[in-house]
Amino acid sequence: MSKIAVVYWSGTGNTEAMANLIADGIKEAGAEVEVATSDCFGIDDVDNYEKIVLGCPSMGDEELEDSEFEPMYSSIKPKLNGKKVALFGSYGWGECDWMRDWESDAKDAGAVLISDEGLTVNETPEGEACDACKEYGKKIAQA
Ligand SMILES: Cc1cc2nc3c(=O)[nH]c(=O)nc-3n(C[C@H](O)[C@H](O)[C@H](O)COP(=O)(O)O)c2cc1C
Repeated sequence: MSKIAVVYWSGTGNTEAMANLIADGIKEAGAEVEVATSDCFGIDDVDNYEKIVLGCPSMGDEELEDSEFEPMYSSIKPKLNGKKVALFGSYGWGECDWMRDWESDAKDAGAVLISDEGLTVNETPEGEACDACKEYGKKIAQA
C-alpha cells in the first residue's frame, strides 16, 4: 500500500493530538504514514504520497490559520486535483463553518475527499473523540 501524509498546523496541541491519533489508526490498518507540520511540507512533496490528510483548527473568524497553514494549502492546491484527500481539525465555540468551507474549496480544487465531511473535534480529543480519530485513520487507510 502506498504512503499517506498527515500534514497539520496546531497552535495549542489539539489538532496535533488529532493528527497523531489519525496516524495511529492508519498504522493499525497496516498502511505507511508520515506525519509533518505544515511548515515542513510543500508542493514538491505531494507526489510522494498516494493520499494527503490535512489538519488545521478553526482560526480567525471560521478560517484556516493564515500565516503558515493557508499559504501551504494554497501552494499545494494545484496538485490536489484527482488526489485522495482527507480533512480534519479542532474547533472551539463555532459551528464548524470553517470545515464546511474547506470541504467545498478542496472539492473545487478537484480533490477526491475520502470523507465528504472532514473530522472535527471540539478542543482536545478525549474518550469517544479519540476513537473517532483512530477510526478516521482506518477509513483513510482503506479508501
Ligand atoms: C485566534 C483564534 C481564533 C479562533 N477562532 C475560532 C473560530 O472562529 N471558531 C471556533 O470554533 N474556534 C476558534 N478558535 C478556537 C480553536 O479553534 C480551538 O481552541 C482549537 O482547539 C485550537 O486547536 P489547536 O490546539 O490545534 O491550535 C480560535 C482560537 C484562536 C486562538
